[in-house]
Amino acid sequence: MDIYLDTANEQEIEFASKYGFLAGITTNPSIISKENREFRQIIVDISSKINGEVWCQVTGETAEEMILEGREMSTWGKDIVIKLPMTEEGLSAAYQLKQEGIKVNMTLIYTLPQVVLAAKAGVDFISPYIGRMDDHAIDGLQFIKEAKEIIHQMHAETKVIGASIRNPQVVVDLAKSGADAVTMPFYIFKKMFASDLTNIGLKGFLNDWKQYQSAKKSEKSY
Ligand SMILES: O=C(CO)[C@@H](O)[C@H](O)[C@H](O)[C@H](O)COP(=O)(O)O
Repeated sequence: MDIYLDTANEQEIEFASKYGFLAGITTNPSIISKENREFRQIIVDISSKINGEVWCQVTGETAEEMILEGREMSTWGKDIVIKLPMTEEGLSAAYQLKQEGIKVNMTLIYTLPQVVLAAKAGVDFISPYIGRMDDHAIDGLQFIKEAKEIIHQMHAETKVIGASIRNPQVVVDLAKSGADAVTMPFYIFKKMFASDLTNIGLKGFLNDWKQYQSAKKSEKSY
């Protein structure tokens, strides 16, 4: 399962990039607006620093507007994925951008009929919003499994990326359920490391080692 970071924050991206496994960075208009910098410059900067995809979301409302934005954004870095809303206009823009060789993601996926259409249109990725589904009593993980099954049966190559992640256990469940990828906010990435037992265990090892070293030192001084 590929791992993406859902942020446009430079410090967060720098921290998570140290581990070498990030497939890329995903953004959306809410994430970009937190940075208080010019959109294009944010994407150009991220793209020059990471080795992976950078996902940019269009904000136009018609297919024509989305196509123009997507074309322009695709020149902002070496591996840009254009995010389009899963609407009639969005899917039509996705089809056109795909024809031009631009990678596309359908975002805001909430229903299985949407999955069928996106897979049929041959988009590269779809993003079901797990956390927001769960908020509305839709079983997000079950949705991912069914989306994968549909794509498999349709012989499509669309990848399923779990988005709107609210806790580390969902990341584990996504990995088990065969999701192709997950995108998580930085606070979840940090939480993935956390274990009191690891910290207590490590403290114990280091204390024992210190005691052993000082016992050896005092043996030598006799
Ligand atoms: O790339 C994507 C999805 O295509 C993500 O950036 C996606 O927009 C985000 O995961 C969600 O919007 C975050 O959702 P939430 O945590 O605000 O519920």
